Formats: sequence, structure tokens, C-alpha cells
Amino acid sequence: MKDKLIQEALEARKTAYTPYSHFQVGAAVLADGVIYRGCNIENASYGLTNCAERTAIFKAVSEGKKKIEAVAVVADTEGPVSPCGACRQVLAEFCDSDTKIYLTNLKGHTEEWSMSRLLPGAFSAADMDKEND
Ligand SMILES: O=c1ccn([C@H]2C[C@H](O)[C@@H](CO)O2)c(=O)[nH]1
Ligand SMILES: [Zn+2]
Repeated sequence: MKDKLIQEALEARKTAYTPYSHFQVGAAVLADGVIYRGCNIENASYGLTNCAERTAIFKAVSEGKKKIEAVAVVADTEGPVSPCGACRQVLAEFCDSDTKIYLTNLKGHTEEWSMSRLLPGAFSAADMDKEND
């Protein structure tokens, strides 16, 4: 599944919309036996850009898949790509702490991370259980 997921992330990367940064990223998430692809989608208003990881997760969730079982991300980076903080938090919402996250680059330099390593101490719904007011 690891190789398949990375292959799908590479395919997804080809659809990236990056007229501003020209930095293409691809992601793929596995949910209930189905792989959802995502690419980064930029905007003339730069801050509205959506990363590849979030595109893939949002596609899965919008199809009713709220449990992500594995993730792959690829970009043309020196070493394995490093997801941004926003994507780490969004991944944490739908992954378990031991969910495997495959980070790689075009040379095939791949690292296998866990969700909890990618974002230690993620904010979660449990943090809101306490009475605040
Ligand atoms: O993990 C990452 C890091 C960056 N980007 C995108 C956002 C923007 O389009 C471009 C440059 O930051 O790369 C992703 O999609 N995922
Ligand atoms: Zn991101």
C-alpha cells in the first residue's frame, strides 16, 4: 500500500495549480480502501492557497470518509517534503496517533512518520471538554 499511495501522490502532483510559486505538491490519503488524491491549488490572493494534503483530506471527508488510514505526500524537495503546520493540524483531526505518514521527494527519498510525530500535542476536541465559562 505504501508504494501505491506514493504513486497516487505523484499522479496528484501533476494536477497542481501553481502559477505563482511553481512548486507542485501531491498527496494521497487512504480511507476505507479508497485512495483520494490532492494537489496544491494556488490563488492570485496568495493566502487562499490550499495545500495538497488538505485538498486530499477534504475530498475524502466530503465523500463521508472521516477516518484516514495512511497518507503520502511528495514534492521536488531536497529531502522528504515537510507538511506545513496547518496541514498537520488538519491531518490530526482525521488520523490516529499511529497513522502512517509517508513523506517523500522525486528522488524517492522516503521517510515513514507517525501522526503523533508529525504533530506532537495536536489540539483536539478533547481539549474542549473542560468547562470554560
Ligand atoms: O506541504 C506542503 C507545503 C507547501 N505546499 C504548497 C503551498 C503552495 O502552493 C506551495 C508553496 O508553499 O506549496 C503544499 O501543498 N504542501
Ligand atoms: Zn499545508
